[in-house]
Amino acid sequence: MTEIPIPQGELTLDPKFIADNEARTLFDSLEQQLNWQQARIRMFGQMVSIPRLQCFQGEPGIHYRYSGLSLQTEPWHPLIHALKQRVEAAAKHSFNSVLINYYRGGQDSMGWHSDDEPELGSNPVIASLSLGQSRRFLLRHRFDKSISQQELLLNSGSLLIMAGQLQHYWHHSVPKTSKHLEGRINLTFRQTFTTDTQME
Ligand SMILES: O=C(O)CCC(=O)C(=O)O
Ligand SMILES: [Fe+2]
Repeated sequence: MTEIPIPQGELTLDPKFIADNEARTLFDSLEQQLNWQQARIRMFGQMVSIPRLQCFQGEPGIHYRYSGLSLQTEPWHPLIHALKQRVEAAAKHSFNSVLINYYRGGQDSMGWHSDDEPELGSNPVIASLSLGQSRRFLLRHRFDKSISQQELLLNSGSLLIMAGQLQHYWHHSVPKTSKHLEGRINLTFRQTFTTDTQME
């Protein structure tokens, strides 16, 4: 694990959390076996399909809402559950859910956002595991334009941990590219508090 110094946030990266050959096998199994959905969200008053496929797994009864979309957990796939335990040991943090994104090629992407939904709590620890095609991961400060944009290349098998105040102060994205790219699966493990547990 190496710490990536960034003002007002914590970022740590283990570029070789999972070995290449295991990462490739995992990619192939998950690509074939997960229940991929292309969600539709409301944007500027219109319903649009998001440019990637998704799947949300975790303990039962967890909801995750963003952009008018409400995702309900599906049960853990055994491979995902095993990964969760390894990621928990590395992050020294426990997770009850995972948002899984499948970028089929260079045209699939994730726009600028921060993972700051109330159900994630105030300084969430989010562990992001990447499999398959390397993609650029950009970070841009939300308020101070004099702080330069940060860029990481997330390779297959890498584990990036976002923590501290990062989601308050930074947006992140996975940009599109016109280059021909292979598929990439990214898993962001999260501790999601449903409305019920938040009130406890
Ligand atoms: O695919 C990635 O590396 C980022 C995913 C992400 O930001 C998210 O799931 O919130
Ligand atoms: Fe995110």
